[in-house]
Amino acid sequence: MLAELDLRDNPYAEQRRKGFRWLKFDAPLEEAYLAYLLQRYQLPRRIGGIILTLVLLFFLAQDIHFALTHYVPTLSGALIALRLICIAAIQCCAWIGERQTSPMQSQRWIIYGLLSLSLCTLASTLLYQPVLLGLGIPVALDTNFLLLIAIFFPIGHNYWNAVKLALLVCISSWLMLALMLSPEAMPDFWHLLPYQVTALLGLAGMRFSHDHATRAQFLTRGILNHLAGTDGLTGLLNRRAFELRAQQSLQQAQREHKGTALLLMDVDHFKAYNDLYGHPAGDQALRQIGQLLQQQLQRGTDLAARLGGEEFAILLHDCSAQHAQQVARRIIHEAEHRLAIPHAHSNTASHVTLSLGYGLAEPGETLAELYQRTDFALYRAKSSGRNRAEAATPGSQIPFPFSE
Ligand SMILES: Nc1nc2c(ncn2[C@@H]2O[C@H](COP(=O)(O)OP(=O)(O)OP(=O)(O)O)[C@@H](O)[C@H]2O)c(=O)[nH]1
Repeated sequence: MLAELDLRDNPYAEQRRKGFRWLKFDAPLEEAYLAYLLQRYQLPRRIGGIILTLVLLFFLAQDIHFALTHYVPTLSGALIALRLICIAAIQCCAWIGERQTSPMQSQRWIIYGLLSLSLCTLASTLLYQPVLLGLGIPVALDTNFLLLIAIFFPIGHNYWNAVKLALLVCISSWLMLALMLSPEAMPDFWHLLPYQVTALLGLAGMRFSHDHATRAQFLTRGILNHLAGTDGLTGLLNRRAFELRAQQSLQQAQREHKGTALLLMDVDHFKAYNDLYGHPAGDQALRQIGQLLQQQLQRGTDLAARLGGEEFAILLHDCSAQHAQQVARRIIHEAEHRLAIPHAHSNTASHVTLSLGYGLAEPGETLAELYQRTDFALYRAKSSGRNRAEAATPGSQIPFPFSE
């Protein structure tokens, strides 16, 4: 169903077409996916963090109880210190991670938090091992299971980082135990190892299928959002998406003291064109004009939209008055001479032409105010003969209902 719709220039559709067998998207989309994960799993991540802290506090209480009953000066002090360091490190990483603006950085702090948890757990397992052996308890590897669950828990970090960390934790703990265990304890160790490997593979597999499903869902959402904001005929933004994005772009430009230009265009004598050549030919002409406008965008932040019927708009970010004028004149020229769509019933020219109004935002001006001024310029272009571009002058407005 989605494949039948127009999905030109849609990175989500392109990625879906290419696939993501190794759970990796192309660079800009991967970053957007991480940001989505971090936002979507914010609540589970916080709950996971609280549970983890409670578990560590429980272990801390156990260590204090152990210290009170079988006080071993070096061991008890070291264990309690390790628990405290681990709780502090996790809280610290969570605090810094939450404050990062980039999803890549935020994700890094999740990994640092899990790494400190892994190191402290590994160190405490090693410290406990001689005591447990002394008490006749065989090799204890159960904390590794808990660690693996924490690492693979979907807390918004990249799958492959989770796999690397899990392998690092498992292999280093196995190696250390294999080196420090006495020969009598080795059979127990070999007996427990397959359980660990099975847990590692099982959790990695589950997380893989979860991540795969989340990625597929992310792409579908992206495609649907794109379609909701796209004009079906031309592939440009529709009015709603344009208003939303133009608003954000204007505010950003004003914060950065950069210029923003709005260009409004209307096809001349389009009713006569439809009447003469038919509606499908009219649609084709609108598509060609849409392409022409799209080609005028030089930066990723520039926007082109079909506002409705035969009305189009362009928003140029970080733009000077001179550049806006150049683009406006080029559009008028290219519409008539490059597209050169014959229009035998036009009173203006032998080909389809456009009328255009353009305006540069003034300091503190809202999008609605800029739109009104520019629309007045377009009105002047129409009333003074069509097939021309008129610049909006400051303060020139006609009453026009335009919602912000
Ligand atoms: N083919 C086609 N025509 C459309 C579409 N949307 C609106 N129109 C037509 O665009 C025409 C607009 O006509 P008018 O608003 O009278 O404007 P005009 O004939 O271009 O006259 P001026 O703007 O004054 O030059 C109408 O005939 C609409 O039917 C569309 O999606 N496809």
